[in-house]
Amino acid sequence: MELTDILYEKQDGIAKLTINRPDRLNAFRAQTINELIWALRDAWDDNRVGVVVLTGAGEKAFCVGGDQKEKGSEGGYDYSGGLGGGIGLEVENLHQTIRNIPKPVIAAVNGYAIGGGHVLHVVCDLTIAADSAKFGQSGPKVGSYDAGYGSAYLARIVGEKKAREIWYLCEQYTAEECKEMGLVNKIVPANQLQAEADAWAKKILEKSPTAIKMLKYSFNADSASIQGISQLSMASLAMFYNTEESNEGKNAFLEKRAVDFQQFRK
Ligand SMILES: CC(C)(COP(=O)(O)OP(=O)(O)OC[C@H]1O[C@@H](n2cnc3c(N)ncnc32)[C@H](O)[C@@H]1OP(=O)(O)O)[C@@H](O)C(=O)NCCC(=O)NCCSC(=O)CCC(=O)c1ccccc1C(=O)O
Repeated sequence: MELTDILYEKQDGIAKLTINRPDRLNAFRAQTINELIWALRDAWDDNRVGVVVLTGAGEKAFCVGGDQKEKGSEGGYDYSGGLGGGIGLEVENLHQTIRNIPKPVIAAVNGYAIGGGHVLHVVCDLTIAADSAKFGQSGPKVGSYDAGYGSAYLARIVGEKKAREIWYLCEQYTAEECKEMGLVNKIVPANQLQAEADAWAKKILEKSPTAIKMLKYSFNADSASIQGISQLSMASLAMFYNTEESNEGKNAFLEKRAVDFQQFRK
């Protein structure tokens, strides 16, 4: 596959996927998601690979979710294929691939992890963050949501009350705050992030691959029912994206103006 939106390299048992759209703060579009799924499947298929590291290009962002500039006039992302579940993005498939690949996926969060970009690190097995990283959900500000892994699995990690706060208020949290919530495993200075992710990967590579695989499957089993919630969430999102309410959120962001959701509270 010709890669335009991500960088993909494999070295010493580590597959590194870098979302490479820094001019859009590594926001993803349909092509980005498809490339991530392709690279994960390649890493899955390659028996020399034992660990995957997911990160973002540049110093500012890990990923800030769906590319709002790629949304069409009818709300959904600018891709009409059926695999995207109606929203135009195979996000649900991406989440499931991160969970199903029988090798740990480490998120190396180098900056903003916002919206769908935040959900990406949430579904990864481990998160290592730069001390400068910022985390948060933003869907309700821009007429969107991820009510699958983004809410239900997040709540398992940080607890119901905190997960509700994160989604209802859409504020940003520091790496330190996220570590206290159990959402981040380790914080390092930004210039040591990739080396630290590699060091964690190397420690995992010293372990029994079968034991690691079975443990990942076991951890997954307990939250597997969230896949069904995720399907419902994405299917409902496809319908929501076609509403004036959702479009108001997207348009306000793109026009850099205050959003007016009050008109929809009738
Ligand atoms: C990330 C910010 C907080 C950064 O703020 P700041 O440092 O002030 O920089 P800005 O000047 O705002 O941004 C710089 C530059 O980048 C552009 N940009 C930023 N975010 C996006 C984006 N998501 N898409 C496209 N472009 C983006 C911005 O316009 C600027 O460019 P200019 O040319 O200078 O104008 C802040 O930028 C921010 O809040 N961004 C929006 C983040 C966002 O709302 N993301 C989508 C959230 S949707 C969601 O959370 C739930 C849905 C979900 O998870 C999901 C599920 C299934 C499919 C898709 C999604 C999804 O994520 O959409």
